[in-house]
Amino acid sequence: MITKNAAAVPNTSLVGILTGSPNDLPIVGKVRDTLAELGIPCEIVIASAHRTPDKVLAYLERAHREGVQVFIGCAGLAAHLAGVVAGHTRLPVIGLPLGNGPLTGLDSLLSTVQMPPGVPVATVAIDGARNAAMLAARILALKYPAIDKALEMAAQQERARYDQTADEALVALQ
Ligand SMILES: Nc1c(C(=O)O)ncn1[C@@H]1O[C@H](COP(=O)(O)O)[C@@H](O)[C@H]1O
Repeated sequence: MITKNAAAVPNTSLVGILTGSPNDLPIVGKVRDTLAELGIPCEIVIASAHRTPDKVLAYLERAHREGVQVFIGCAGLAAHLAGVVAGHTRLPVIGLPLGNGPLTGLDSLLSTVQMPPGVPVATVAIDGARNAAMLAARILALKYPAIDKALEMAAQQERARYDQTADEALVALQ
């Protein structure tokens, strides 16, 4: 239920999505699509902790100033981007390891998830774009009832889709 004093979802970006390369966009675009589905404003910034560290820091400075509340760091190969972001903020950081390299993401999974104590990165599955967005939404839903409602509706739709697919599979078997 949305109460009178509930925080309204602002128009400005609540989620800052950083990704290490334009080549990551086919997967990273799905994070944005899921957030859009849930009515969550976000922005994508292409910046690399390895190649353009200054750009990462400049973006973080702006994002803090402009009210971003959750970061999602996406990268393949030696994926240090989410970890570097986590080292420069106290906001929640979600890591999305990408599977586009020759090791199909095991390298990026381990380098994203194995953070030293005190600097957490909540890491989702390799190429788990939808869950990265869903996790950001769950964090924001603690503050914004409209996002909580959108998550509830999305869960209902997903269940209905699942049931329908299951029914169709059983009919096709007969
Ligand atoms: N892992 C990182 C970082 C970083 O961690 O800062 N910056 C770029 N990359 C990754 O390198 C891969 C290859 O990049 P290119 O395709 O541009 O050569 C990409 O998946 C990118 O996320």
